[in-house]
Amino acid sequence: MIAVEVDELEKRYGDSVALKKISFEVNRGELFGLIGPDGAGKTTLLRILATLLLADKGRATIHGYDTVREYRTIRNLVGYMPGRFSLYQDLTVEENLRFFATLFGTTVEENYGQIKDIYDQLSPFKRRRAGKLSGGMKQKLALCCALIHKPEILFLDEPTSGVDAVSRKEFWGILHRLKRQGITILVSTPYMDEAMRCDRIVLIQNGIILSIDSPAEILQHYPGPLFAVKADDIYGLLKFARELEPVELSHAFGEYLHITLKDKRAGLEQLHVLLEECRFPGLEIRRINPTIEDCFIRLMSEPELNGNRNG
Ligand SMILES: Nc1ncnc2c1ncn2[C@@H]1O[C@H](COP(=O)(O)OP(=O)(O)OP(=O)(O)O)[C@@H](O)[C@H]1O
Repeated sequence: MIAVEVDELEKRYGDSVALKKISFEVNRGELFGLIGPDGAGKTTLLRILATLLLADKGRATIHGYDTVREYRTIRNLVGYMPGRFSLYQDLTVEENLRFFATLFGTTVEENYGQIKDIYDQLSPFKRRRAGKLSGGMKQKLALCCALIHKPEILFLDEPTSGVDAVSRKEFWGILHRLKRQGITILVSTPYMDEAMRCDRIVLIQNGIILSIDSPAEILQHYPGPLFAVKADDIYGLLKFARELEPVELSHAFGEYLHITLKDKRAGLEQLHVLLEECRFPGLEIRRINPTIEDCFIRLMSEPELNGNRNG
């Protein structure tokens, strides 16, 4: 059963194109990730699905309801947690929650079961103003507010941005528990490592979908061996590698370069021969498994790579 259907959605802001003919489906009960850097179009897409913004072209449905014509029905089905802190900073934790419950014509008491697990951690601070909470606590309160009317679908816009690593991990634990309760979750993130926690993901860049699949499938489709290379002069090495004809892609990844060769049969030995010519001190080369970030960078470079191949 389909929870969300997006069909050739397009959105512009003046001359700037935010979404270019985006199409995909999310199944009911799925934990689905929108993965892309800042400006990719994630917020625009989620706001259209949450019925808060109109697309220029195309259509979207939530449980079969049209986001334009049937927005009222959708608003009761959906819980939306915007990217920027959406709560009332001067209201307490408790007051924020009551306010959001009232908006949906319900009470905290009526739906307490829905948020109990998360709210238990917040209850010692229930009289604290939302503006005085830590990042992780604000995020949990915002999630409680998005859940208080018992939505069947959650749209979460970059819920882990600006949150420490421990709270991020804990937050993903909460999302998995909500998924087990049958809630469909559409979550956006610029953190590529979080992609691995989703059932399926779309990789999105400049309003275009680069790939849609499970993270495991996306990793599996990475073509050819990938190498991690390091040297004392990493920038010199990057410049050198990029000028080598047999090198297909070379990009900086932390203190390493990640390199692929045009010849997919070539292994470590061939790369050693190529790079050792320049005698970079501290040279280290090893074969590695690609991450989602490697897949993303590769997919982004594909038009250029195909151009080179054709040329
Ligand atoms: N109100 C607006 N007016 C003009 N341009 C906008 C507006 N909102 C978004 N954009 C532009 O549309 C594109 C997509 O933005 P969007 O906010 O949807 O991306 P995002 O992936 O959510 O990134 P971010 O994390 O930075 O919000 C960007 O180029 C952005 O600058």
